[in-house]
Amino acid sequence: MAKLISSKKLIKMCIFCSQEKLSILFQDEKFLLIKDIRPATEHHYLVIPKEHYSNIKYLNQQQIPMIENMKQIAQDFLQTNVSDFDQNNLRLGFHWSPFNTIDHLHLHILYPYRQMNWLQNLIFRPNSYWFIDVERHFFTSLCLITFILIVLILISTNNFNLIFRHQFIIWPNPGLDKKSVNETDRIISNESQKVLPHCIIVGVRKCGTRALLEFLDIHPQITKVINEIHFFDDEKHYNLGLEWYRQQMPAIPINQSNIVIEKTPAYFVTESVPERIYAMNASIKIILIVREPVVRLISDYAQLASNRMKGGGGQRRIETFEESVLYPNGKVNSSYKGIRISMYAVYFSRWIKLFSKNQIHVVDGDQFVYDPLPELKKIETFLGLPHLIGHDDFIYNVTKGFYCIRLADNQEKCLNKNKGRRHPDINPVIIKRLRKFYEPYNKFFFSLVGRSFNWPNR
Ligand SMILES: Nc1ncnc2c1ncn2[C@@H]1O[C@H](COP(=O)(O)OS(=O)(=O)O)[C@@H](OP(=O)(O)O)[C@H]1O
Repeated sequence: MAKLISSKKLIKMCIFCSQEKLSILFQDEKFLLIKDIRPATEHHYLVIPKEHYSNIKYLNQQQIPMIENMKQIAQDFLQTNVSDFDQNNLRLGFHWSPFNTIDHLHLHILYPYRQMNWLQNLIFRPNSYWFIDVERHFFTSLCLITFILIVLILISTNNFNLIFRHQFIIWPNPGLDKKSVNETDRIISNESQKVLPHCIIVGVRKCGTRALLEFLDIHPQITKVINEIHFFDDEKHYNLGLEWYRQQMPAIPINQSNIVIEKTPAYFVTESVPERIYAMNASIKIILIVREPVVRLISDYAQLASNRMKGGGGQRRIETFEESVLYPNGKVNSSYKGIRISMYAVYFSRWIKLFSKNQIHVVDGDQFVYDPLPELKKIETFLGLPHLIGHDDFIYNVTKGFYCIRLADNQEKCLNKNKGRRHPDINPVIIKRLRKFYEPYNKFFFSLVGRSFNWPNR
């Protein structure tokens, strides 16, 4: 007779439960994140719940929020640790029992999946017959039964086990196969739903939009949209319709009044966007974060230069800051995009034509770097939320020169390497010229916002 092993003993034998010999890259109260011991691509990690769940096959509707949490941890980890993270190169999935090597639930993170060879691609192949779209179908029992039947048939076929040792359930990348969605998909389980955002951080690029979103997400009643969706500024996305946009939103609990916040800094400067957002929801809340225009400009330049260097820069030499922002005659080049984006008044006037001033909250991005809490408290008030973000939620990282989020066990979560880049040293004469150039635009902006900022004129 086969020897019966008690479930307690099984858990003791489970290396994910014991956590021995695991080199943990991230953990919170409920989950661990480790590197896969046989990486299929550069970033191949596993998100593992600390509580023992044998595998995805045995989960039910109650575990949807847990799966959503695991997905979010994966996204957050990559956002934080991979510079220029590209959502479209991410694949997430689970082994389907009996093809799992360790019988403790673990979500595979594969990034960039386009780096995988043909065999790995075959093993982790999405949209194959073993594909299950978790968000829309996985938890319907009908689909489960169908899937189990398919798996059973496949097991009985030759060499299946050898070729497909890993069976995957893949989440689709945003933007794919989501053209038409029924209203019935709004409620994705008894407990969670996807809704259009209540608030959008519209910009300004390089003024701290990511840090602002991450810090706001600390609030238990705020849910961030992890990626920049570029719905209103990108025709390709906009043509997919509002239902597509809603599908890009995170699932939130049905019975709680969570505020969903999206951020896409390109919205601020794209002409068609204010009208489009207004058409979606005329009473939506808008957040804008601004920094001293020259600081923003330098940050913008540093990013462009770094991207060009990474891309090899082609045959062309990368223009210096001075060459980019000034004409050879020394005049400010106001057709340079970086220069234009810092002319906040030009763009802001489009927004206030449609939205009332009490719908738009402007954050002082320089103050926010220096001390984020007071700016966050103002936003809590603006959103009508209780003040639940506090000093203890942050740790100042001296090396980075920025505040980071304090996690459980006093660990910190800072933004990734592409935030807080070294800025080039700029000739003070050029800085002075630029500040003078921006002076009238700043004054105009202050008059539109109804407050001034501590930005030097020279
Ligand atoms: N806490 C914290 N950690 C790291 N970085 C912080 C933080 N608060 C503000 N900032 C500033 O945010 C700048 C990047 O702005 P964005 O996130 O808006 O950039 S982007 O437009 O999304 O690319 C980034 O600009 P650079 O310093 O030029 O990289 C930072 O100055």
